[in-house]
Amino acid sequence: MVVAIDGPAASGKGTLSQRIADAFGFAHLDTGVLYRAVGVSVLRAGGDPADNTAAARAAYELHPEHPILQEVALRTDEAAQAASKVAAVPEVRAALLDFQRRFATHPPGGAPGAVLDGRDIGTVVCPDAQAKLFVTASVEVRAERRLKELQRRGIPAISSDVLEDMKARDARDSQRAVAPLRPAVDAFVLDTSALDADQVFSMAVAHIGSKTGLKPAA
Ligand SMILES: Nc1ncnc2c1ncn2[C@@H]1O[C@H](COP(=O)(O)OP(=O)(O)OP(=O)(O)O)[C@@H](O)[C@H]1O
Ligand SMILES: Nc1ccn([C@@H]2O[C@H](COP(=O)(O)O)[C@@H](O)[C@H]2O)c(=O)n1
Repeated sequence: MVVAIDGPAASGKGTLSQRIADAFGFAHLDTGVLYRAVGVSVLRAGGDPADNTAAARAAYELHPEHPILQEVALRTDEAAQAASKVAAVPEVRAALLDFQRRFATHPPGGAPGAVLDGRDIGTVVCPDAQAKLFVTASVEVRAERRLKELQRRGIPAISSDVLEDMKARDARDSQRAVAPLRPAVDAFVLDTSALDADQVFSMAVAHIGSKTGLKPAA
């Protein structure tokens, strides 16, 4: 059983995916972490994330037990911007495909299903997923959510910079030639601009139930 959850930055797809995974006893893979790890690896090697050769090399070196995948450094805006540059390189996407598909078909810990969140899960990575959601919100709402998150974590940030960075990342992610950010034709599009996380969770559970017949445990 695979649940695919896609959407732009700070739309709430990671929060939703973890809750869905917990509720159904599924394993969760935040695929953005893989692209962030590749971007950070390139930066650390002194390279340019937009350089195809450097990005592809870093992607082929990544494996599920690589320690970089656990680093908090992946959560920075610098890592996010580098991720969206390496993500436009076709060889990088190809190198990360097996990793993601293997997680979907063989969820760790013998879990009965997997939730993958990203940009192209429903369109490219798992086109046969039993349930697909595309979680979105206006760019202003998403920037506000990210700003509050940064403030909560004690990271100084300027509202206008967060908004501009998000617009730049949205543009790169949706305009790239390979696997651009867009809803799968059979995805349930959930605009969360005016919904809190509990409302989003309830709507997602109802959609997954309608597609699979599954109900969350307890
Ligand atoms: N429905 C919601 N209403 C308000 N805030 C939300 C909602 N969903 C998530 N959030 C908050 O918004 C922020 C971004 O959420 P989250 O990290 O889940 O987004 P994301 O789409 O996974 O982002 P990214 O792609 O950058 O990893 C978090 O601080 C989260 O707590
Ligand atoms: N399936 C995916 C997942 C992510 N990306 C790229 O990585 C960047 C960071 O992702 P977050 O989910 O952690 O924000 C994102 O901006 C994309 O460029 C991707 O291409 N495909």
